[in-house]
Parts: sequence; structure tokens; C-alpha cells
Amino acid sequence: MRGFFITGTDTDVGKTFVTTCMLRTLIDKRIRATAYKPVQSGAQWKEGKWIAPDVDMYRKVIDITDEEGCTYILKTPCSPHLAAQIDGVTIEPERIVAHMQKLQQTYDFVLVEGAGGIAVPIVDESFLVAHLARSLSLPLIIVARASVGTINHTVLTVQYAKTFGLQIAGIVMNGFSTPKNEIEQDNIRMIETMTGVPVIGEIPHMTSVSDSDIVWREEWWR
Ligand SMILES: Nc1ncnc2c1ncn2[C@@H]1O[C@H](COP(=O)(O)OP(=O)(O)OP(=O)(O)O)[C@@H](O)[C@H]1O
Ligand SMILES: C[C@H](N)[C@H](N)CCCCCC(=O)O
Ligand SMILES: [Mg+2]
Repeated sequence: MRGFFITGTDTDVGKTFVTTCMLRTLIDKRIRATAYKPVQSGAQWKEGKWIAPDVDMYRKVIDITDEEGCTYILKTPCSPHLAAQIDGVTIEPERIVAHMQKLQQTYDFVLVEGAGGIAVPIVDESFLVAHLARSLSLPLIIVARASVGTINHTVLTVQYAKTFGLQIAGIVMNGFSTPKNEIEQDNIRMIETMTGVPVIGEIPHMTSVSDSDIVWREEWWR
């Protein structure tokens, strides 16, 4: 079984969008793939129940229920540790590991999406997204914005990941202008130079998750 843990330089950087684009690529290559959102905060009320909006996005590409694609659905749009406290839920990392093991028995490729950025508390200050990535023993993909501000955020995220001994497979930069502007072009160069981590994908601002506009600079699916 192969897989990646998809983290980001922040919340709202496009982890779900990029995960769904990567799923699209895997499915097009006839690879038995799925995506998994262990902890969803900021649940949405839809058709009479609370749903996981990130899993709802995955459903644009794969058939997956919330029960299959998410372990904890929490109502408040905030850090999972607080959202869980507000909902009276105790997040148990071993439940997430067990959920992932079940997916690994069925699928050949699993994309796991974190929550917010890599230093976000899942349980509390002693169990963060970084700890969860380490527990699942998956290489990281870091989703980063294409625009101004991304150099600092990305360098800090890479450095923080390295303190946890996490293997970083690559960076996917998201939300480019079409065509890329001079700042965005230099952001790619400077981020690779400063982090030593390859930018393996460039995703423009798109209206859908169609594959045609994406530049994959490495064949990460192999
Ligand atoms: N390349 C893109 N083109 C167009 N829209 C995008 C792109 N990337 C992200 N978006 C949109 O930006 C918003 C935030 O993206 P997304 O939900 O993927 O962020 P996230 O990092 O997964 O956030 P969270 O931390 O809540 O999981 C969404 O509405 C998404 O559809
Ligand atoms: C609600 C949001 N969309 C994400 N699901 C959770 C983001 C947590 C961010 C915590 C923080 O960095 O302050
Ligand atoms: Mg998301």
C-alpha cells in the first residue's frame, strides 16, 4: 500500500482541492485509491445531518461515505482539540490508526488529509497533526499557496516537519495565476532553494478539479 499525508502551510491553502486533484490522477491511472480525513472540524449541515465537507469534495471523484472517509466530524470551525471539547468528544489517535489500517486492506493508495497546518493540535498540545502524520508512517506532501507570503510559511512548515523526523515527499504549490506571474515563478525557485524539497506540482486557480491544467513535475503516483 502506498500513500501520502497531505498537510499544508495553513488552513484553507487547498489541501482538499489538491487531494481531490491527486485522487483524480490516481483514478485516471486505474489505481485503487481513496482519501481519508481523520478529523474534520467545521462540519456542514446537509440534507438533515452533519457532514464532512472535505469528504464531500472527494465525492466529486470517488464513491465514499463519511463513515468510510472520516473518523471524527466536529461542528465548530476551529482547531480540532477545541472543536472536540465543545462537542464533548475525546479524540483517540488509536482509532484513527485502526481506521487507516482498514483502508489499507482495501486500497492500494490512500491520501490522508490533515487539519489546518502541521502544528495544529489534534488532541491537545501533546498530540498535533505532526504526531498524527508520524503515527501513520506516511511521507508528507505539503500544500502551499503560490502567492506572496508563501516562502516564509513553507520554509517554517518544512523546518517544523523535520524536527519530527517526517519524510517530506514534496511540495504542491496551489492557486497560480494563468499565466504565472514573476513573483509566483520566483516563489517556486526560492522555496526549492531554501527547503531542499522539490516542488512536485503546480496547480493553477481552476474552476474544477480537471487534470488538464495541472503541472505534475514528478510522477508521484509511481
Ligand atoms: N486551485 C484552486 N482553484 C480554485 N479553487 C481552489 C483551489 N484551491 C483551493 N480552492 C478553493 O479554496 C477553498 C479552500 O480550499 P480547501 O478547502 O482545499 O483548503 P484546505 O486547506 O483543505 O482547508 P482546511 O484546512 O479547512 O481543510 C475551497 O473553496 C476550495 O475549493
Ligand atoms: C476549520 C478549518 N476549516 C479547519 N478544518 C481547521 C483549521 C484549524 C486551524 C487551527 C490554527 O492553526 O489556529
Ligand atoms: Mg480541507
